[in-house]
Amino acid sequence: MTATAPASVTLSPDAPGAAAPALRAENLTLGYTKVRPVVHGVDLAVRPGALTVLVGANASGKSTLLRGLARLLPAHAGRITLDGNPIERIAARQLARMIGVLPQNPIAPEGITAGELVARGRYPHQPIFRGRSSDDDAVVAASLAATDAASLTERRMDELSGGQRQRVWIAMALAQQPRILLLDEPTSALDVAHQVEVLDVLRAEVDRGTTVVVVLHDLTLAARYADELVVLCDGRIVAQGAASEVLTEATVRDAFGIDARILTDPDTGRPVVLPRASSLGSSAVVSQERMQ
Ligand SMILES: Nc1ncnc2c1ncn2[C@@H]1O[C@H](COP(=O)(O)OP(=O)(O)OP(=O)(O)O)[C@@H](O)[C@H]1O
Repeated sequence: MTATAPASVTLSPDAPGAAAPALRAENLTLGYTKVRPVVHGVDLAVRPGALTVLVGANASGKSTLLRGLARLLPAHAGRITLDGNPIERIAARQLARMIGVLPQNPIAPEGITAGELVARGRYPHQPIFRGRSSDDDAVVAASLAATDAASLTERRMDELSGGQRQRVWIAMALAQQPRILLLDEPTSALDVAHQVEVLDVLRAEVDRGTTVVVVLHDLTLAARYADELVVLCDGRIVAQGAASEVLTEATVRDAFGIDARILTDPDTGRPVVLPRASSLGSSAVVSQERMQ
């Protein structure tokens, strides 16, 4: 990727209701130093208007790939495009209306309240020198309600529990109303009821036409919600497709170093992963840890 951005490009309409733009990674190599790439030559055409779940063992490169897709990390090689346009050529403000990203461990400004934080999600939609409109306030309130965080509006972020904080951050991402939402382990701190609630909210976003890419560790929840499941191992995509095709015992063993029984949920037909015995010691997972 070139360091300096040439003239910015104009994309298709980014109003809610417009088709989500096509996000694509081609031969993408990413890393934090030039000498040790973390993501190696990945090709990924994110399905517009679908829910894609990225899974993989610790350090397999999920967050790095997500950061690359969000333009938070420059590519060492290859490229990322939105509707065919190189992502680095898109103006920052327009990109913020197109792509919303929730990193794994976001840091809130000191003393900020939950309501103030979620309102920041509206910045890309606000004309310069104009404050919040009543529409913005309505979106903020609806986003907080969607993640069961309305009662936290006046509370300071640094006084909330980990799960409460996470729900507020998800509300902020929703309030941004991007066409593509990238979320890194948004349910990691949530109790099971809130995990399902948040994933239902993401499903509803997809039903409205938003493209969602989410990193999850719970393979059964991933299988239940994914339209497309992508398995990463050592910075490469090793399986991709419908959960019922991708989540085989062999894939789970190779990618996660675990012997698991794969059952089928009789209600949904989706796979249910029952971990049995860890086979760490000879697995790909250990080879990753040795690379640290
Ligand atoms: N800021 C950074 N600087 C240097 N190396 C990093 C940085 N962030 C991640 N890495 C390294 O990149 C590799 C992939 O990390 P990444 O966070 O993408 O994995 P992950 O699949 O998201 O893992 P997890 O499931 O543990 O969150 C790891 O070896 C990690 O140590």
